[in-house]
Amino acid sequence: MKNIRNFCIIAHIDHGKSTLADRLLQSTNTISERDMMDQVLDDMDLEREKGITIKSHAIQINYKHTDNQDYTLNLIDTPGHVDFSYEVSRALAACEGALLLVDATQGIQAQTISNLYLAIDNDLEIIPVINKIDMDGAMIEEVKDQIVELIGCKPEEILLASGRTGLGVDKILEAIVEKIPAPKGDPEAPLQALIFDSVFNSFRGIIVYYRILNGTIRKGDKVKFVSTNQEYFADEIGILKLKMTERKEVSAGDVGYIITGIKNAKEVKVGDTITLSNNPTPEQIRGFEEVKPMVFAGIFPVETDQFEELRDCMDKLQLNDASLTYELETSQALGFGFRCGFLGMLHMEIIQERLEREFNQTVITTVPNVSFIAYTSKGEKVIVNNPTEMPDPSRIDRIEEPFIKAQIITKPEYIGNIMTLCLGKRGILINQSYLTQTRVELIFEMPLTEIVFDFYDKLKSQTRGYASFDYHPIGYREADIVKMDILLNAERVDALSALIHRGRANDFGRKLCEKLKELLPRQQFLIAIQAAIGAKIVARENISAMRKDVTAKCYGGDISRKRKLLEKQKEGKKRMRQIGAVEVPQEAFLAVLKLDD
Ligand SMILES: Nc1nc2c(ncn2[C@@H]2O[C@H](COP(=O)(O)OP(=O)(O)OP(=O)(O)O)[C@@H](O)[C@H]2O)c(=O)[nH]1
Repeated sequence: MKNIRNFCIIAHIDHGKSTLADRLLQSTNTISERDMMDQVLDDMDLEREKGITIKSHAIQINYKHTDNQDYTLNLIDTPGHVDFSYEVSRALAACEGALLLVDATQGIQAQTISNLYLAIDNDLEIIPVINKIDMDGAMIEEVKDQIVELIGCKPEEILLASGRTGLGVDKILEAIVEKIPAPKGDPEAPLQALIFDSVFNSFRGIIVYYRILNGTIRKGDKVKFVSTNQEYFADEIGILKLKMTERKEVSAGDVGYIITGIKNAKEVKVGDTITLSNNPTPEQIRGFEEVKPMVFAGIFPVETDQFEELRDCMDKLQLNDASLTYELETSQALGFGFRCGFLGMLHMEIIQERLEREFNQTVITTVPNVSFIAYTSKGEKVIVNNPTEMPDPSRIDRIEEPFIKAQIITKPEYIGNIMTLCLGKRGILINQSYLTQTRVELIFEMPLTEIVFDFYDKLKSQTRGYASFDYHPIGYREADIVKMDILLNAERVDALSALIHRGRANDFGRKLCEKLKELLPRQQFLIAIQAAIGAKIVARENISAMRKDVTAKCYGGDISRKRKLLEKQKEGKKRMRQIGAVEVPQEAFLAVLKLDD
């Protein structure tokens, strides 16, 4: 065990984690030149395309150190986006050390800091690395100062590297062996293995990745997952080279995989402890949490008769993404669909894209909202994941909404803009501190619902991209939330309802009506668009009548041409939804996301 090192790389998004990981694999010949594709660890198509790591993976590296001994280095790759921070934290818990990677042109960013805190929480040895030093804009000295300030190390302890050229990779490997402690643990003790990830394989079922803290797991053992209390047989176990490599046993200190024939990702919870049925560990590994979805939205098939097909796809998608939740939803406007829960907005985008790409489903996604809690005057507690679930205002005693702690790192010249933006979103400034002269950290407490819509985009445009952002939920607080309905020719469109803070409701209603006026095609009769809170109309727009005759161009008697045009029009209409007499195009259901100021 003394020659094992378990480590991960933590960094802000795009600071070059995957590229550096590739270099580590290449320089240790873990992977041959021929197999080398850029970013081998990002093996989902979508990951590669978006250039982000969505799920963490692990890989074993064999390395001969300058002391001439052979070492086994287990590299655990972690996702870089805030939506997946729980996964990061569990991957970190499986390591003894972390490379803290900072882009030399960017310096310390929000997720550098939040990931660092997660690593410190897990007692990891930190090896600071400045990456991308090959780039023209590299500010090595300045970034060194920032790192020294942040973690209190000596400047000479900071390694310099370039994932692009491979510069500094040798020094990193040496530091991993010399600085990161070998794992502790007793191979003879009752089994205690931490699940830090799982993947779905259509032939083998769910493959679970774990790090063994204590004990030994052998092929054929009967194992138990502590939090679900389910038992399985270890059909196959092994370690993770570039491919899975089967072994008879895996012991304390090591990282490995287990296949038990589990078909549903829900049975496998990241952070859970695996133990042996006949000799269970008395303690679960600390830090296990059920991940809760933060953002909810409806997903509906474009054609109502494609509902069954969509259900099938959702089932399959959930098999390999346990953090996706969904339940049946019926909407008068959109028919049968699902109310889905996501970890955050990026997660929602990923699910939508996977449905379209991997499953060939065209879907309508409705306005996302957070999960509110309504307390009725009778003392009942109602979880509201959908505007239609909000009890009638006359029955409500109070409503609570989720709050987050937001951390923003920026340049001093943008403080003003950020303050205006965050205070306008009901943020409360908690702290402002200078990390260095050119870098300031702002901490706000804010309602999550204000982040859901367009916060990222606004933050970016207000700071010309010089701001990084991270957040963590900090519980629920009382809020004055109202339900805003949209009526088209006096008919309520349930899929367009939104839950919104009362102070912003009128303004929001007016803008939404204006936006819908742009998005709805003119029809042969007048359309009234109204926004209402309860029975009170707060805004109205009209779309005047027009007669659209697509065959008008075809004077003369060419009937087949006329028919073709009518066919074409019918195709276009498929993406439309009939609300009463009004036809509503798909974009309109997401109009809320496109409101300008
Ligand atoms: N010039 C230069 N570019 C680099 C270097 N390392 C990474 N890059 C580029 O920076 C971009 C981001 O690199 P990635 O390795 O995908 O970053 P990441 O941190 O893994 O990103 P996430 O997985 O999304 O967190 C890519 O375009 C890389 O080609 C480097 O050392 N020098």
